[in-house]
Amino acid sequence: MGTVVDSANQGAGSMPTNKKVTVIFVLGEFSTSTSHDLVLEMAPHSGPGSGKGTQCTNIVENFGYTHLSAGDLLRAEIKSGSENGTMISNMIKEGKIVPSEVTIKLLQRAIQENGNDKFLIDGFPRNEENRAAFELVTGIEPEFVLFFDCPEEEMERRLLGRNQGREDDNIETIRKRFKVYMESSLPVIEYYNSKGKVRKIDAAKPVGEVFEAVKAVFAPADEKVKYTGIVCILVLAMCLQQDDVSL
Ligand SMILES: Nc1ncnc2c1ncn2[C@@H]1O[C@H](COP(=O)(O)OP(=O)(O)O)[C@@H](O)[C@H]1O
Ligand SMILES: Nc1ccn([C@@H]2O[C@H](COP(=O)(O)OP(=O)(O)O)[C@@H](O)[C@H]2O)c(=O)n1
Ligand SMILES: [Mg+2]
Repeated sequence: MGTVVDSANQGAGSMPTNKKVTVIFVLGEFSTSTSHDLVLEMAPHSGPGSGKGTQCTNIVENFGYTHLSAGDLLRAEIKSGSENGTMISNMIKEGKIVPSEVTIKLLQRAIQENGNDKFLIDGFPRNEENRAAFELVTGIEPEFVLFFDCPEEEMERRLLGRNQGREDDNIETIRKRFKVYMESSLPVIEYYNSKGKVRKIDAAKPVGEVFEAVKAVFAPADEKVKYTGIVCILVLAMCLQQDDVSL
């Protein structure tokens, strides 16, 4: 849970808009250069093309979250003709991570403008700067991190067959993106793993099977809310009954 403060609304005379939100980060990247158990276990695998976007669509339909893809927001920013457009476009073509302040501003605005209070943030945080700056600016800690684990050859095959006209889905940029993930994302995964927040999913299977594993992660949280509600109603009913008896 966390509260987003809309910095655009903090000018003289206007009240900041505070919004309590639940956030789940959706990632799929890691490195080989560590002795950490979790990361060693994932060592032969890597990140883009692991099916983050595909599974986020399923989660939205089944669990009522809003999907915010950092990559989609950055691509929309390029299309909008923003002053940052050329810089973002060049970074994406090179597979590099766009400065956090740009991406966080886009995420914050998307959260503020949306009526929902449950968000899947896909492809973010992609490095330690992303992670630390988001926490500092928004005060939001994710409920957990959904981590899609897929062999690198499979991801490469998927990206090359994605056919969305993306300028970074070519073999040269894909290799650069894999390298950037290996170098930049490990501390983020380690950080959340040390907090017990990583939920790892085997993403090499067909879409439907991957979603079965995703459901198992989300369903218990839903059940807990339902169960707590039922217990509250029962306790209330018992209290009311006791009041009736004593009258
Ligand atoms: N489990 C899967 N099996 C086979 N292809 C998949 C699977 N999940 C996604 N894809 C396909 O792989 C490509 C990349 O998926 P996408 O969801 O865009 O990944 P990401 O957001 O992690 O880069 C898309 O063309 C998608 O249709
Ligand atoms: N937090 C982020 C997310 C994406 N990006 C940029 O956007 C590109 C595409 O990200 P994406 O999440 O859409 O890519 P996929 O993992 O879905 O293939 C990345 O390679 C980065 O160049 C970024 O700079 N910072
Ligand atoms: Mg994606």
